Amino acid sequence: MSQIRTIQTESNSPSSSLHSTMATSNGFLTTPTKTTLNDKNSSSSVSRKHHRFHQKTTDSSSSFKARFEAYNRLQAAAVAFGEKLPIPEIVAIGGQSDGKSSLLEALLGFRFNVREVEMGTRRPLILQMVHDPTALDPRCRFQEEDSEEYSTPIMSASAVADTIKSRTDTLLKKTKTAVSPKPIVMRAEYAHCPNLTIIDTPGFVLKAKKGEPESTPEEILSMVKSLATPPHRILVFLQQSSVEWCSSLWLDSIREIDPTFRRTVIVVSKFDNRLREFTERWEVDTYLSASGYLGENTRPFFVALPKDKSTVSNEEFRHQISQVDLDVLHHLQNSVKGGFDEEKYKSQIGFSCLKDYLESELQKRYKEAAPATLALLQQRCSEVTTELNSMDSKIQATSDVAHLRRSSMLFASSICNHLGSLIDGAVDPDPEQWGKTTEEERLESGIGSWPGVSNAIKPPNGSLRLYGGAAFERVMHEFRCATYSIECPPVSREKVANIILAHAGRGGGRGIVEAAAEIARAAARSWLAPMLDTACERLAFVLRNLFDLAIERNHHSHANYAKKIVDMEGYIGFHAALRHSYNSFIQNLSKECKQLVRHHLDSVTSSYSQICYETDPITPYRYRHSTLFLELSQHKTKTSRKENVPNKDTTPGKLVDPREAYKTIPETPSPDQPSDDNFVIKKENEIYKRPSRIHGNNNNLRSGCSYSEICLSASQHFARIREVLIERSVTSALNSGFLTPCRERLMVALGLDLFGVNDEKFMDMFVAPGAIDVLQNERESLQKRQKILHTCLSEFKSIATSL
Ligand SMILES: Nc1nc2c(ncn2[C@@H]2O[C@H](COP(=O)(O)OP(=O)(O)OP(=O)(O)O)[C@@H](O)[C@H]2O)c(=O)[nH]1
Repeated sequence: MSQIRTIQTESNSPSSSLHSTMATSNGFLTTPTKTTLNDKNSSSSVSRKHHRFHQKTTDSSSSFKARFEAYNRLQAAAVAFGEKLPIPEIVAIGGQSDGKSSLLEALLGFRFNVREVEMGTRRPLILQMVHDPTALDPRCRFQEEDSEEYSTPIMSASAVADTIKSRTDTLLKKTKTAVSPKPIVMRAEYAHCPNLTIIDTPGFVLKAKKGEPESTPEEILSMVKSLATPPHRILVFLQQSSVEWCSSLWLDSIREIDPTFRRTVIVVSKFDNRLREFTERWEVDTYLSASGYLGENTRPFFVALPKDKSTVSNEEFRHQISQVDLDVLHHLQNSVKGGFDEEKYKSQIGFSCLKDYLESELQKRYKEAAPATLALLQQRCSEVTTELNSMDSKIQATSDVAHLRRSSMLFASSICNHLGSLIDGAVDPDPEQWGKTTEEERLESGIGSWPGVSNAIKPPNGSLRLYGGAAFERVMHEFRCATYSIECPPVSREKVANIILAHAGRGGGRGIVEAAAEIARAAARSWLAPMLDTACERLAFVLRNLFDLAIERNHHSHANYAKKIVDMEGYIGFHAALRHSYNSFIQNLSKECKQLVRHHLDSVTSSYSQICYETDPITPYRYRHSTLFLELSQHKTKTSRKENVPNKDTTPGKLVDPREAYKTIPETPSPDQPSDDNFVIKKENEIYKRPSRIHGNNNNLRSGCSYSEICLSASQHFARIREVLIERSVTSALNSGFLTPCRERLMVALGLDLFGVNDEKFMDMFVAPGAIDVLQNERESLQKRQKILHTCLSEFKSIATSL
């Protein structure tokens, strides 16, 4: 059984056991900075008792050392690999200027915070002290601000102070605050320091300094509380000796964190400032007992440190520390009448007692924490092993062509299925997040408004976020609205005259009907062709967007249902190739569709086309479709209520009787009427037997073909061409040109692109430059982590056996 346990059985209260442990620790905690103070008093009964134990506990002390080193290594690993392990640590807490930083320096055995102007601690400083007998001069390294790496050692104390100051200044400037919870991490290796991790915190203040935000005191308080809350941390609470416990400003805050002071060590600092007030023994003893303010079992330490701030050597600094300890004791023993109750209080007086206590307390905590640490280590080890195995298979998979072909085909096929579902209508992923309004589609596609249409086209449901098949259908509708919103543009008198006269000149000209038809054809070609192109591009945009959604759906089903779906995560080259192939597929479809619908346009505007002379009524689009394309969005504004609602005024676009439309063209008497009206009319009647939609006008024409009548006729032809084009061919051509191939040809197209290549070319998708190196590096660092964790684990296993 270890010495600590033996002592503990002699004591009832945990706190007094800790103090006894501290007193006994001299025999086995041989930190080189130990003062000779306790050796000098080896005649005391406590020390004699310890001496008897000394032989017996040689083995225990070596196991303490082993435990210490095991934790030390674990701590290094935890810091280096960002492992969150509840390793026992010490947090120094207290009011401003109560001496926290000075205590840290004394523990470290050298002064590192020497500055001309005291700034006060503004960021927590995690000080990892590593006892290294080979480091005769202190080696201080700072952990880089946002990395696990440590800087090269800084040897000079002023450089250490400057680093702390500049890091503090830089961060506070950035955060524009007076304090920051982001710690500075400093690792100090030194032959004269113990193995200890201690966190220095900003001192509590009552009021913000001038120029600092008002909230600074609360910020410091809450930051320190959060640093002190983890139960594996020991709190060292400092309060100056000049302050009475009854008027302590911060004791209640400490009680909030640790109500029974179970893990709190109370330190009365600057004890030298109080000494002169004692003349009688009872005064000292009353003071040292803390007058019961801290409870029966909590007994503070009384510490004084050198106040001389002149630059001295590190050795001299340590000597001064020991000397102050001796002076304090000497004063209490000789300058106070009757001395003081040494049996009761001596073990609490002086820095060296505190230091020994902290070391032994930490040892004790290490020991207590060992089983939990061991369990955690076992868990972390097996986790890291699993990570390493999966990394190994990832690396192996990068060179296994057959495996890669199989999994990438499965992936591509899964993406195609998702694309199909999205086209057929799906609600996953969330349309509100992934869908787009018509306006967003227009803006993001960069295609802009419909060519030749000045009014904004607002299709039903334009404000809803749609994707896939629904968005496709909405664009189709928008396209129809756009085409119906244009009219046959007015044609100049010169143009009309040029056509009619040319026909007349050729002898047996084709008449005004043919002239009007030609004007309408030309107008349809020049106005509808760009709109058809735009429709194809807008539809292609809707389909191109589906790729990300399909990936998301695939990922989602992967995560949600834990199905064996291949994710191909990390294969950036393959993902890029798949996306490129899909985009090219859609691009080609768009190109093909453009050609196809252009062909339809050519056909309806051909001079061989009978369309202009057909009498079959074409059910206007608005009547055929208006009830099918439901308006589902909520209309709030007057304008939106009107958005292409299938009524007489607006739907679709502006479908009006061409004759009415024509009324908008100002009718002026034609000064350029063909001189031989009868010729034209006669010729027309003679040559053209075709039924004409403008027969009703023939009487007018007969009586005189005016410019306005030709325009009217052209406008009728234009409307006819447009309706035939949209209703009979383009709608179905776009549907079958885009959607059918997406359902039926996509997988084959992707397959040919990605897999119909030789192995060497195929593997190009999987050997992105540096990708394997990244995997290898990750593997190496995992291996390192595994090795260190395993070493820690076996160390802790052997420690466990000696507990
Ligand atoms: N007389 C005397 N002065 C001390 C003692 N310990 C520290 N001081 C002085 O008290 C002042 C404040 O000490 P620090 O260690 O900076 O106090 P702190 O708690 O770290 O201060 P903040 O970080 O600002 O909260 C310094 O000028 C020290 O030299 C001591 O034991 N006796």
